[in-house]
Amino acid sequence: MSRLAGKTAIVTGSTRGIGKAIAIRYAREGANVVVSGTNAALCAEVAEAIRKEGGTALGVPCDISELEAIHHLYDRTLDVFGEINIVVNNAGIAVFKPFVEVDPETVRRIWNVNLFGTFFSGQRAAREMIRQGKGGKIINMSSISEEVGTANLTQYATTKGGIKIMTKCMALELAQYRINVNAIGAGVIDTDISQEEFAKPGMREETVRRIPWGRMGASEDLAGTAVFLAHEDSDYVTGTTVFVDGGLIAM
Ligand SMILES: NC(=O)C1=CN([C@@H]2O[C@H](COP(=O)(O)OP(=O)(O)OC[C@H]3O[C@@H](n4cnc5c(N)ncnc54)[C@H](O)[C@@H]3O)[C@@H](O)[C@H]2O)C=CC1
Ligand SMILES: C[C@H](O)[C@@H]1OC(=O)[C@H](O)[C@@H]1O
Repeated sequence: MSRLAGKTAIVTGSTRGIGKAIAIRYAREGANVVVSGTNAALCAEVAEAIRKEGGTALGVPCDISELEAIHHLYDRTLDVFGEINIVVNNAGIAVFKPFVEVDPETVRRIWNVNLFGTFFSGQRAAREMIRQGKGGKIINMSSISEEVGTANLTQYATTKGGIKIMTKCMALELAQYRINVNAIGAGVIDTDISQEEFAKPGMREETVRRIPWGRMGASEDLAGTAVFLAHEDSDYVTGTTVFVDGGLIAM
């Protein structure tokens, strides 16, 4: 299938986990994909793996919490592919800590990556898409945490609540340019982000027990929704969150 043929997509935080699965799937759907993350070697490695299976990919390291790095990511993408049509603001970090213990530096770091990074990557994406005059797709990675509280994740859930309203405000302003802005609300996905937490006795079993679908999500479970939100099939969908969570939010 090549539902994204002729499109260029930036996926932030795509050296592993959910972002990597989306980058690989986008390339299989024919998009030129920019693989990005803080580790330059991993960016090159994932891009090379995509090229090996016949896709088109470029690795560009970028710490999304740094404005200059964001601009470098977009400049490099434009140099190589000439256009930006799809941006997935996926890069994110989490630290599990009780609200009464978490320190300011940790909170600042999480907010800088998850909120500042999503905000200013989205801003540059919007500016380029407006300049190009062909519309575009911006997809922000959110979570069930934008909707439900989770103990020990206040510092993180706050960012997903912020991304929820950021997505709505952006969608309102950018609809006139035919730029769709949506979020994906991921449930509990089995990636590195929470392995430390799931290593605690009984935690994994207890988490799975609460998920109606009976298992945690895999990164690949997010890819189909990411394709839909990047494709013209979703042209009348904007300002909303699509939950991919095995039914967790329904509880
Ligand atoms: N795994 C889960 O259960 C859920 C994850 N999410 C969200 O999905 C997104 C991806 O998370 P996962 O794949 O699970 O985690 P992960 O830890 O496997 O991947 C995170 C990615 O973000 C990149 N990253 C981290 N800091 C960065 C920075 N400063 N600049 C650029 N890239 C940076 C990492 O290099 C990595 O590629 C995050 O936004 C996370 O909040 C949302 C809901 C559930
Ligand atoms: C980091 C958590 O394990 C993960 O992140 C989320 O957004 C989900 O709520 C999961 O709990």
